[in-house]
Amino acid sequence: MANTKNVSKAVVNRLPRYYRTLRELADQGIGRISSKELALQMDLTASQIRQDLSCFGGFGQQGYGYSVDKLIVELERILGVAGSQRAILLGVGNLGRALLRNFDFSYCGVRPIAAFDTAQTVVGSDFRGIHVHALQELEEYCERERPDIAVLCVPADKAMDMAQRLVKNGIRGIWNFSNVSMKEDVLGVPVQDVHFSDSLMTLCYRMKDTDPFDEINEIE
Ligand SMILES: NC(=O)c1ccc[n+]([C@@H]2O[C@H](COP(=O)([O-])OP(=O)(O)OC[C@H]3O[C@@H](n4cnc5c(N)ncnc54)[C@H](O)[C@@H]3O)[C@@H](O)[C@H]2O)c1
Repeated sequence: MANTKNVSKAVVNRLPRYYRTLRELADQGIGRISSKELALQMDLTASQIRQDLSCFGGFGQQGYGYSVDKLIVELERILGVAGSQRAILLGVGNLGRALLRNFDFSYCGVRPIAAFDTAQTVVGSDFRGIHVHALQELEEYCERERPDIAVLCVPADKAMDMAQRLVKNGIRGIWNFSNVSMKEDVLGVPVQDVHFSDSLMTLCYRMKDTDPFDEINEIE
């Protein structure tokens, strides 16, 4: 297998999009695709795709393209979503509830197994079968169930303490929604910060120079 240690962050960031596109192709019953066709679907170039996938060993055949199903399996292995990672969620407020109720964790090979909160109003309730425990139960629960991932939806001022406590309890990765940037070298585990605002601001930036009235004036 290719050495993947030096694969650039840009390539790694593109992998989920490859995976998503391939799953959509599989859903449409497409079994094989050339790098040229895949490039069209993804708004990339064929050579970019060949270059990206060659970091992990290639997987295509000259003149034959990629087997969609095989590439999905390879990407699941590369992304580490093939096995079932077990997740706990901290902070069952507006955002935590929305995730528990609506987000398809299984698409990423992740299985939520429990949630924790400090508020008596929510402790003891269930969301799509996920039980909300009192935060005091965290240590004992982690020792017994050994969850891999923590989904952090607590208020910003609680986030860093919670992250450190989770790592002490064996959590190996944090999906951090708390609007506080976390340093991986301080925590010692991978952290993925999620900011909806980044995505919305990027949209606003890209719309900045496209005033629809300009086009209308040009037509008139
Ligand atoms: N990343 C994003 O794009 C994004 C979007 C919305 C909200 N947020 C952030 O997500 C967090 C949650 O937002 P919300 O609207 O759900 O807030 P909320 O107040 O509705 O929910 C917070 C929940 O955390 C619980 N809590 C407090 N301290 C805790 C602790 N130590 N351990 C476990 N639970 C604890 C509270 O009891 C409450 O149920 C905030 O930090 C907010 O800024 C981020």
